[in-house]
Amino acid sequence: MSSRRRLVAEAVERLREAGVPSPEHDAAELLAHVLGTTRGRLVLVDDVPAGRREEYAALVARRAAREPLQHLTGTAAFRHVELRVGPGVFVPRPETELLAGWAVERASHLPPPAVVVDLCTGSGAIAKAIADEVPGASVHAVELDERAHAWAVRNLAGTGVDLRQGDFATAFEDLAGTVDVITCNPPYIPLEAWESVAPEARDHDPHLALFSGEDGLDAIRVLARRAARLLRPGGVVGFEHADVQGDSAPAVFTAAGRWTEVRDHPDLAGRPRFTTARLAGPTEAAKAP
Ligand SMILES: C[S@@+](CC[C@H](N)C(=O)[O-])C[C@H]1O[C@@H](n2cnc3c(N)ncnc32)[C@H](O)[C@@H]1O
Repeated sequence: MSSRRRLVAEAVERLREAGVPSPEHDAAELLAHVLGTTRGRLVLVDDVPAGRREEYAALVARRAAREPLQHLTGTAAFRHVELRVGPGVFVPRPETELLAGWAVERASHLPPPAVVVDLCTGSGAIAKAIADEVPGASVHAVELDERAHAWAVRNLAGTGVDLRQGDFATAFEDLAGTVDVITCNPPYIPLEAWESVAPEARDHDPHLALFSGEDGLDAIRVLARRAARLLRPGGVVGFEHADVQGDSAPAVFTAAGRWTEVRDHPDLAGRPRFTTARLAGPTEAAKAP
C-alpha cells in the first residue's frame, strides 16, 4: 500500500472514532491541503514526503478535536467563490447556497442595477456570491462583529460590495425604500438548543452568529421590521432559519401584516430552510390581515 493510502486510511479511522461526520472527505481534504493539490488529484500521489506527514498528523489531530475543517484549510467554498475563514467568523454552510441562489435569480431578472442588501454578512459569503453572479448589481452588506467584519473586508476586497460595520437593526438608512432584494442568514438557534449544536459550531463559531433569544427568532423579528423599512414596495426578502422553524419563522412575517407571498423553502435534504416574502404595495397592505 502506498504511504498516501495508508496515511489517509489511518486518518479516516481516527476521525471516525472522534465522531467527525464526514471522515473520508475530511481526511482527503486535509492531505490535499498539506500537499498543495486537490482531493481529485490525490490519486496521483503515491508517497507522502516525511516532512509533510507530520504536518498532516497535526492537522488530523486538530480535526479529531473537532476544529472545523475550514479553519484548518483557511478557506470555505461557497457557490462559485472562495472565502477566507478562521477564528472569529462563522463558516459559511452549503445549505445557505440555496438562499444565495434564490437572491441571484431574483436580482438577475431586474433591470440593472438591482439593489441588493445582505444583512448579517459574516465572512461576506452571500454578498460575494451575488456580486460574482450578478455583475450589474449594486450589492451592500453589513456585519456587527468587529472580527467577522475584518474577515469580510478581506473577502469582499475588489468585489465592489459596499461593506459596512454596524447593527442590521439600523443599517442602510440611506437606502430606505429603495432596495430590491434583501438576504439575511441571521443567528437563529434557540438558546435551549445549546447542547444539540455540533462541537465545531458551538466551540468555534462566534456565539453572536448562532444564538438569538429563547426561541431563536429574535433576529428574525428585527429583520421583519428592518426589511419593511429598506425594501421598495414589491421588493423581496429571503432569510434562513432552523429546520424546526419551518412554521414559526414565516409566521413572524405573516403576522406583521405588511408581506405577501410568504413562502418557505426546503433544503436539499427536504428540511424547511429559508423563507421568502414580498413587501406589499400600499393597496395590498391595506387588505392584508
Ligand atoms: C449565521 S451567521 C451568517 C454569516 C453569513 N451571512 C453566512 O451565511 O455565512 C450570522 C452573522 O450575523 C452577525 N450578526 C449578529 N447580530 C447582528 C446584528 N445585530 N447586526 C449585524 N450583524 C449581526 C453575526 O456576527 C454573524 O456574522
